[in-house]
Amino acid sequence: MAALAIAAFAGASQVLDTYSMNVLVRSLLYAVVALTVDILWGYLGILTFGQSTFFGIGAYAAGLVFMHLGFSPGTAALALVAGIVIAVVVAAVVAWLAFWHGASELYASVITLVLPIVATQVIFSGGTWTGSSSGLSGFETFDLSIEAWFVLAGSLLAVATAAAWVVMASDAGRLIVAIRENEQRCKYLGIGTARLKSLAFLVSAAIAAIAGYVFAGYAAVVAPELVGFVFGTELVIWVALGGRGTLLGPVIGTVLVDYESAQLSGDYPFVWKLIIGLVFVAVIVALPRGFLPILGDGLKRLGRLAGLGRTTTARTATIVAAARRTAAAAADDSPAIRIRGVAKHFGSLPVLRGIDFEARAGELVSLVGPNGAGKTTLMRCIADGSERSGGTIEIGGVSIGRLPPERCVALGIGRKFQMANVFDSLTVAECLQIARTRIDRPSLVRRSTELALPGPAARVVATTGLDQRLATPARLLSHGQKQALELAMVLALEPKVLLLDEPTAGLSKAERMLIGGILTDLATQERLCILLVEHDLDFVREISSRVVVLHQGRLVLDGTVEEVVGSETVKQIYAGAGHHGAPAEAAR
Ligand SMILES: Nc1ncnc2c1ncn2[C@@H]1O[C@H](COP(=O)(O)OP(=O)(O)OP(=O)(O)O)[C@@H](O)[C@H]1O
Repeated sequence: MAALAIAAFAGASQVLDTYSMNVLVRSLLYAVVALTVDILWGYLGILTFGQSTFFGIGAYAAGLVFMHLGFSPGTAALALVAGIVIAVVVAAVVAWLAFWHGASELYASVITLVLPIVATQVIFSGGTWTGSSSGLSGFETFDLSIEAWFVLAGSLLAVATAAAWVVMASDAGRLIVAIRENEQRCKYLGIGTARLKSLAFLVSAAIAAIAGYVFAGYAAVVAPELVGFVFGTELVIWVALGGRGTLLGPVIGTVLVDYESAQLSGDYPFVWKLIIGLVFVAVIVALPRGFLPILGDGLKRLGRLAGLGRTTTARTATIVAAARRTAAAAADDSPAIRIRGVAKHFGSLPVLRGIDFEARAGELVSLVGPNGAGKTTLMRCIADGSERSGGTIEIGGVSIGRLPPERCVALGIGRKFQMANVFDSLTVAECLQIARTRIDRPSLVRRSTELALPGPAARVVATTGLDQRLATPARLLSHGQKQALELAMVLALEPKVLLLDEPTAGLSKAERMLIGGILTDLATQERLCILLVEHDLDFVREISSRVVVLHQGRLVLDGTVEEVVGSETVKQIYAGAGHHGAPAEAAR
């Protein structure tokens, strides 16, 4: 398709007039930058206003080098490399600020909004060297005909769009959608989302810089507007108009709007901005998803009316057994998890104090206690090294230190959340494939049709009937099936220590029994160490090998089910808390 598009551009260059081609070269290069905005915003959820700056960096690299060092094949190569390197370095700084552990989604938008303002000021303060507010012009550049520039710009756009298309249709594209939809779940599946978002940001910056370099070579003029915040915002508007998250929409939207703007500014010099503004407002109000999705829906409807409905079956993956990995230190009898003096406080409020306990492979330890005892907080401290205020936690003898969740997963922790936490828009098979990302590296160019699952995950999928629903979007599953899917996703990580926060909440009796059977098998047969927060004490009694009782942030009892159920302390705690379903009641 890219080759066809390039051939079409070559054909068009023979029939279009010079004026149209002049305008279209600029529009096509702007569309390349809009494509990068679409990937960052439409696919990854990073609303960026700063792509203009990377375009401007590429353009100014060419302008400055050609102006001050003259034009030659050597300086042309130098300018291209310099533009890309500077854009990538600036993007790396922005990405570090925007995506570091703990940064909110708003950071990226605010920082990319500030970036063009800072870049414009830098150009203004460059004096005659940067041309200040007038920019640089009159430098020698490539001696190409307008037809050649048109085909070059069109080819760049065709290649960039095709590459984006291939990536978005690959395993990596599915991962990008998962990060946008549920970044927290991705992190707890061991996926370094900040690193991946930074990588996408750097690649987008480099592509924008290349487009800027070609623009400067063609126009032989660079101006501060190219790096500015107005252009950065226009790119976002063009993407919204075309239909973000559609690749072709933003490309077509940018070319149409920029080309039409050029026409209107010639025909109606005093009111053209008003006309464009009104069209923007009308489209955003009437078509919030942009042009292309509406056009696509209309074409599908027409196709159905004409009896051309497609009868393709949804592509689904086949489950295969994951290659067995040699279990490190399998013979070692050291605790799977060791917790020493763990404390957590929120401001001056202590929530956990001096928690000490250990659990070994094959144990199923239930954490019980009244509401607010600190059970979920303890789970959080185990799964994220930055959560606790004091103490140490070791997994398989290795301290988690201050590691973020994705690095804790690499040490062998798998966490299932209280509310089923899956990727609603992805199918069951895709959710499980995302869960395997850390182990089975996703391809950048193809979509895998195999779903490699380790034995425990495959058994959960089979016993809960999820294997019959692999092509079903997760949002259409029942509550119980979602819980089972999340459990299978966590097991797909091949963890050593499994953290489960109320896995039976909201499940029917039959579903509870099913999950209970699965968990005991996982502990006894697969030798997993399972820590379970649970309120249903009948369930706890049936499946646990040990029970740990938390009360007001302290560990008050650690013993067998019988010891805990018969304990006076526990009866008093629950009687005091007025907790429904206390061990005392359960013991009766
Ligand atoms: N982000 C927070 N800021 C302030 N206090 C918090 C925060 N998160 C939890 N807490 C407090 O910490 C205490 C322990 O909460 P936690 O959720 O760990 O209890 P729990 O034992 O899991 O309770 P439940 O059984 O109701 O889930 C509670 O008093 C809660 O209000």
